[in-house]
Amino acid sequence: MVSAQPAGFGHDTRHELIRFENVSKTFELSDRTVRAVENVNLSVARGEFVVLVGPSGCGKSTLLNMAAGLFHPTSGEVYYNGSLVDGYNLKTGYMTQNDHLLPWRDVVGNISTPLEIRGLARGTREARVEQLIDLVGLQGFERSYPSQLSGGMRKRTALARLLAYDPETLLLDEPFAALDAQLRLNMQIELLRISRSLNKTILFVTHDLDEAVALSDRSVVFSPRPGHIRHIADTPLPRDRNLTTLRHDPLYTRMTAELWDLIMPTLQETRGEAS
Ligand SMILES: Nc1ncnc2c1ncn2[C@@H]1O[C@H](COP(=O)(O)OP(=O)(O)OP(=O)(O)O)[C@@H](O)[C@H]1O
Repeated sequence: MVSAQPAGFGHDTRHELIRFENVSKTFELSDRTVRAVENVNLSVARGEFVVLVGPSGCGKSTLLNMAAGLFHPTSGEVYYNGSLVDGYNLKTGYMTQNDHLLPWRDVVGNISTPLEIRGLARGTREARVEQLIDLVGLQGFERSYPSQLSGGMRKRTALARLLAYDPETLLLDEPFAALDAQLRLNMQIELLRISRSLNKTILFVTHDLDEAVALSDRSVVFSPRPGHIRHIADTPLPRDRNLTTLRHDPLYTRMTAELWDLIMPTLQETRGEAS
């Protein structure tokens, strides 16, 4: 049974790393005002994998942008490790659906870009890039250019480049949405393995409820815009989980179905809004 909790910080906040406190965000456009999110209270623990789901336009990316310090709340506050986020949050790394690889640089060149920007010595850089290539399983493709890579390999390269910054927290906005089912599963397996081995904290946006259940410790379900938290659901699966056999696990199928039941009304409301 999904333990669906009402809006609130959602869990024990002792190991809290990120805190959204009464966060609302409004965009003033020339012809209208868009209320993106409203009164969001959410606490994310260090090392936790939290997935944000909800109808299109409910403000999920806006929340990631606020955690990264790229946008600031119109009211309320975002805290990171106890400090107010009021500039770029350099403890976070952001990856979107578009991998933004540099087409003129090969895999090594792309992954080493952040290390060059940081001014690391060549030897240190090369050793670090080699480690990252091993970590994401790109051995043998070091000298390939983005146009010569499969979609999955491009994602691996982008993930390795993100990890080169060594961010404490990964903000991942539908990173695997463009991949076919098999590649997506492979990337999910890699991401879980990497996030556990490096103890990363992850805020992950997806529209795919199977993906939400497979990856998350908790899933946060948002209402239609202005997005506010409808439910926070704990994933009743062990953290050490086998994604290839998960589909046969009754806990997984039940949680996916229950998440559907939580999100269906929000999709109907969005359809109502559109008609
Ligand atoms: N920089 C911006 N300027 C103006 N409006 C914005 C900006 N960023 C987001 N919005 C608006 O805020 C609302 C929430 O957008 P956001 O991208 O956060 O939603 P989302 O839940 O991530 O959507 P999707 O699932 O479709 O990616 C939308 O109406 C969007 O048009």
